[in-house]
Amino acid sequence: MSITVLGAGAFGTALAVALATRGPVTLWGRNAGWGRENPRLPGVTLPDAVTVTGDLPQAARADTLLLALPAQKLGVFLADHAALLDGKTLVSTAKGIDLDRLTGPSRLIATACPAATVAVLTGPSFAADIARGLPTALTLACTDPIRSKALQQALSTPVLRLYRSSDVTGAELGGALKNVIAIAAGTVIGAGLGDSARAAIITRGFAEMTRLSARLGAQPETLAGLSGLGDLMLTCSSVQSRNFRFGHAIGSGTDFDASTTVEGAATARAVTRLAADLGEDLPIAAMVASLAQGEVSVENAMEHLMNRPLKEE
Ligand SMILES: NC(=O)C1=CN([C@@H]2O[C@H](COP(=O)(O)OP(=O)(O)OC[C@H]3O[C@@H](n4cnc5c(N)ncnc54)[C@H](OP(=O)(O)O)[C@@H]3O)[C@@H](O)[C@H]2O)C=CC1
Ligand SMILES: O=C(CO)COP(=O)(O)O
Repeated sequence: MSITVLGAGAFGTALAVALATRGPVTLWGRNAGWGRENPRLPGVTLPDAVTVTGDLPQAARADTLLLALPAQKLGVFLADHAALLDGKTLVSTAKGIDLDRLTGPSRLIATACPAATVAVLTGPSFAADIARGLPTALTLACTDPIRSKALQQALSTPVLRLYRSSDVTGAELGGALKNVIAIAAGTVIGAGLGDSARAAIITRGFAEMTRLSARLGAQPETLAGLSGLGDLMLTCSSVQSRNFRFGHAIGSGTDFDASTTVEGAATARAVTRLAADLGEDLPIAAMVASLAQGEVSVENAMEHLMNRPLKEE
């Protein structure tokens, strides 16, 4: 299997470094002139087995392409390059829901590239940890069982352990929705509301994740796995998370670099629209959408959450 990573951000670079322990990997970036250390993943020198290129037609010759682009950028990228990508095995690592099309990466890919085999690679994993070779477990979701096994073998390393799933919808929704809840958790901690409040947000957030995912066709057990609960725990508890830090900045009223990739902000808005279409009540996601757009103060948002009608758990 020949492998190219498309998207030379922090995660694409980390995956290339990890997979280079198994053999040659191509890493494509639209800006690829930074040498052997990517400023998006500082402190990591690329091994010789990684070839960095800005030549997309050449990079896309591999049979397996890992798409490591932010969710809100994926749709346009696929539309622009569908002819190069169709027919390949396309593995998405994006953790978000497209705000314009209200769909996850797998359907974006299948729509743009109908002859492609679609897979999703997701789960609890910070780019810096993967690049350092720290032990990590991920979910590889694909509906084609033969391709799924082949991908699992090809993308696993002694420190990167992949579990297979056929529930692509559940796997990608877990990764997208946990980012929304991580913003809420960061907000609570940034506002000084305490660890008990964070535990409440995580738990009630997980209830929102499972409710919406079930309505969209996911299996509940997928949400309880690495791609859902596992990634929720990681992202809500670590300052390594950009989503958590974004929420923390909202909660503490401090500045945040607007160029940082924060998938949960747009995804919260997408979720709110999806929930309205489905008649689902997702108060934490709605709060995050409002907070991220500066439509409500942290104090009012929390007061609103706490004063909702009392109900069964
Ligand atoms: N970082 C992490 O720890 C993890 C990230 N992920 C997920 O991976 C995805 C990518 O995140 P990450 O790598 O961290 O993000 P980064 O912000 O580090 O990088 C994003 C990359 O996407 C590139 N890009 C943006 N738009 C386009 C486009 N239209 N065409 C080509 N390239 C484009 C950027 O290029 P340029 O540099 O030129 O701007 C940049 O290299 C996200 O969905 C994220 O949730 C998943 C697991 C862990
Ligand atoms: O998805 C991630 C960890 O699994 C990375 O989270 P952030 O995008 O919040 O940094």
